[in-house]
Amino acid sequence: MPTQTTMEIDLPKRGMPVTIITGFLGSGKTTLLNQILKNRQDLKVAVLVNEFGDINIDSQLLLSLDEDMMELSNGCICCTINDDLVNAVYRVLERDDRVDYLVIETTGVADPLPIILTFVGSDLRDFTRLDSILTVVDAETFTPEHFDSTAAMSQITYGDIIVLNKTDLAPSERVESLEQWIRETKAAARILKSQYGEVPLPLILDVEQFKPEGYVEHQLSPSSAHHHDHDHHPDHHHDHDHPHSDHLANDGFMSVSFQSDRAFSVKLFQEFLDDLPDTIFRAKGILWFKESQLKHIFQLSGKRYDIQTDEWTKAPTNQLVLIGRDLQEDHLRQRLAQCISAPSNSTPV
Ligand SMILES: Nc1nc2c(ncn2[C@@H]2O[C@H](COP(=O)(O)OP(=O)(O)OP(=O)(O)O)[C@@H](O)[C@H]2O)c(=O)[nH]1
Repeated sequence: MPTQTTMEIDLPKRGMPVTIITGFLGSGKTTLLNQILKNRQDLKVAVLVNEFGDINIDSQLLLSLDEDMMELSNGCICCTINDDLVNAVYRVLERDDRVDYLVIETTGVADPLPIILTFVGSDLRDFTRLDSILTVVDAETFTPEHFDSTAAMSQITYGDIIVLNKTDLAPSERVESLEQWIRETKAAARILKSQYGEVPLPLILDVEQFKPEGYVEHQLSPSSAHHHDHDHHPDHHHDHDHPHSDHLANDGFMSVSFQSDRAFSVKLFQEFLDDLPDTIFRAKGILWFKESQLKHIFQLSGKRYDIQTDEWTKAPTNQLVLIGRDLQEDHLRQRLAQCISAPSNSTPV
């Protein structure tokens, strides 16, 4: 029996299980992550959120998570053996606190392959165990041609678990035919159906659905994953201010962010929504209206939008991210700036 206790060796935790949640814009990834956090019981879950856009909205919408259990990365994690991702995972591994599980939420336009290859092709392989790639699918809007998006197809191709979400919004025949198509496309995947990401955790966490063998071939020729132009671009330094608008890796999608510490007028914002360009596919934000003392959480996905209210826990601001293709950035910003209500002496109700 070892008696030497004076020397403590501080090794990173080994073999930490990792689940990667992927899925197209607005399919319900953050909602599912919230279900995991709500039902995790004693499991110490760390999350790594990779957001598309310059403002971290998702992280503000995550429930019951101690601040120190969250890592953020706004950088692009689409490149193979990506430093941003590797470093963020190491920060989790090196925590003093116990961490049992790591869940990574990718952006809706991320191809999961380079992320998988980062895990199987770097030192992370020795410290983590990829448990599954979980793909959330919006049962109402998903089609196999999904927005001409390579990422959306890749998310199905590499999904070990596919959660057909939003079944409340889709007729049952649609859900069935989609399930059939997924079965034909990805025979080995575990398919689950859900509303608001409600799936039993034992079916999605620590299920050992990821099979690294299939990726060895890619690993031997990492260049096969470098189908994004910017990987080879000498000027590209993963600049966090880079809006990613001309980014092939994002499948032609771009994001426009807007922030202001002045309140919107409800009426003017409603007019903005009524006249929203149909090139905007997704929007999310935390909104402050002159007419209300509550925080408004705004979500738009496809043609649907929804606004929920909550109490402010910090000083009110407006933070909004718009995501789509061919967006006229300046014009959108200008129109949002016009939603700011003119200063008045009236007190909020
Ligand atoms: N009706 C319905 N709405 C849902 C369901 N799941 C999620 N939503 C709503 O869909 C919107 C988008 O959900 P999110 O969880 O933010 O989607 P996401 O995949 O994280 O979005 P991005 O990270 O922007 O790609 C939110 O308004 C959710 O409340 C569901 O099963 N049914």
